[in-house]
Amino acid sequence: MGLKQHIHWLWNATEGLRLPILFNSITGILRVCVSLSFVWVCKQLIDIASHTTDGSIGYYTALLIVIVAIELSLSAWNNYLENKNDICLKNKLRHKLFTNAMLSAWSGKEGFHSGDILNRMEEDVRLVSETFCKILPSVIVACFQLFAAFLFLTRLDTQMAWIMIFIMPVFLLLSKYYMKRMRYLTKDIRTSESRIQSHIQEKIQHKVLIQTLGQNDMVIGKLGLLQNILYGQSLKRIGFTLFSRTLVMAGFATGYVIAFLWGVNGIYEGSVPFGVMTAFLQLVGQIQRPMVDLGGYIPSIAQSVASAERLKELSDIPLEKQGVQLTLDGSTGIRIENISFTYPGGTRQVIQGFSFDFIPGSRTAIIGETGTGKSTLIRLILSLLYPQKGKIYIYNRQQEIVISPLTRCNMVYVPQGNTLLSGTIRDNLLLGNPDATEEELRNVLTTAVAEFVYGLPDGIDTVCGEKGAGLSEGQAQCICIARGLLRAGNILLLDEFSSSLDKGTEQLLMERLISKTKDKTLIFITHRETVAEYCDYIIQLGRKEK
Ligand SMILES: Nc1ncnc2c1ncn2[C@@H]1O[C@H](COP(=O)(O)OP(=O)(O)OP(=O)(O)O)[C@@H](O)[C@H]1O
Repeated sequence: MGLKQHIHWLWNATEGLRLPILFNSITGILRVCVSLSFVWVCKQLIDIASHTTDGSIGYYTALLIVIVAIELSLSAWNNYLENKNDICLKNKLRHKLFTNAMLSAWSGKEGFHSGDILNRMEEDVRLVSETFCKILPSVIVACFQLFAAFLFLTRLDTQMAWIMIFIMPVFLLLSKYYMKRMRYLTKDIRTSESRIQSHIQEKIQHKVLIQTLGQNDMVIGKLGLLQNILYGQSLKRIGFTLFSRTLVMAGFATGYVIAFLWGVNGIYEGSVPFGVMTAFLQLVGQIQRPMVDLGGYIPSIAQSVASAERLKELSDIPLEKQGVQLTLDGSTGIRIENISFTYPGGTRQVIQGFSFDFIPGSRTAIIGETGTGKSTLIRLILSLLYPQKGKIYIYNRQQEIVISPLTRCNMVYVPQGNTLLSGTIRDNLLLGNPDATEEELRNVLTTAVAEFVYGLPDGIDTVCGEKGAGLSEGQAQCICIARGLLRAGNILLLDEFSSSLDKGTEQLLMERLISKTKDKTLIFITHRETVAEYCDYIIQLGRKEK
């Protein structure tokens, strides 16, 4: 993808903030005007002091103080605006990318490692935002400063002004090559940083597993290897930056020395007054400083173009269909008509010409060996995946609709394993229904055989770690079931929901669940006979047994 597209993406991302950024640039321009007035007042003061011109020292001193005060105020205001815009843009970008990630379609597995997403949302967002809110206004101000100082200098000495500005095209020519190279070097570095973050995040998440596998050394060693790669790439970039910067600085130092010697010569010959010499040296600084600043901004701009590329990749993930949810009232069934499904990039058809009618209010167990496609079937019913052939409908007495993400509101899904998040048990339950009352919470916890919650020292407000750390697997699973039950929806999809429970608890759970979900359609994925015994139908994938 070309540079133009990244810049275009960056431009769109700043919608709503362009005016504040422009305002910040205008404040910067005012600051430059004030600092040029400072040069002029200094020149006047020196000329008056050296009797080259007439005037009041008191008047110009007062003017000087006012100018310094204005410059300080503008500088503080500039800084405030810069940081304010930066925070706003960072929040905006992160919010946009997080929304995108949460609403993105799923094709069987995530396209990005969670550590990589985190790294992009933090570091790349920071770089891009800094470039727009701090560097871009500074570039505008630097260009203005360059232009204004050049005009001022031409009034003092046209020839010297042109010599100073001559460095400019050479500088621009060099910067184009520099930008390109820097962009590639930065992209490699950012990829390595993402890898390191993914490695750390995943390994810390599974610390106990790694300890029990006895692979601590291997995991720590891998971090060392990844860091070595990053170290090498960073050194390469530092070397390149230093070399380029030294080259530019050498050019400018030469310019300054030439200007200085020219002034000394003028004073010696009596053709240049002291005031002009001081103003001249200050103006040379005012021309060279923005050039050096511009040179310093190039690495940041190159880095943020590489970052924009990475952020654009995140924001380009296709989204799920959005719109008004389609809720069916009363007992709801699912009709599957001759569906076939292969995972993207897969060669094996996981589901082949499968048909079944889950009639409203029925209970069905889906059984089958490992890897036969039970969870895949549930994902298809949830419209997380789409069959390449055939159709799935949900229906009640009045209507029948083809399923889509918009019909997901009719489903209550309890996934395999422990899916608790960090926070209190209440926080976890409210994910099922944020408006649930205390009584509703108690009811679902009872149905899910999770009354133990009220026996904990902090009851329903007990804080759990990631994945419900602090609870047993079975307890966590019961809370996950309770969370699912809080959700409205007449079709319950329960994937190995009782796998961590003992037989007695499982039986109690099934009895309570069935008595509480009389008109609902229940679909269980299970390896347990106890669960299958409570069902009207058993599907061994592709084969109806009862
Ligand atoms: N994201 C994916 N990409 C490609 N193939 C996949 C993906 N997820 C699952 N599969 C394949 O699809 C097949 C069915 O997987 P699925 O998870 O539906 O099996 P399952 O019957 O639920 O197994 P289990 O009883 O172990 O949970 C497996 O062979 C698996 O390798």
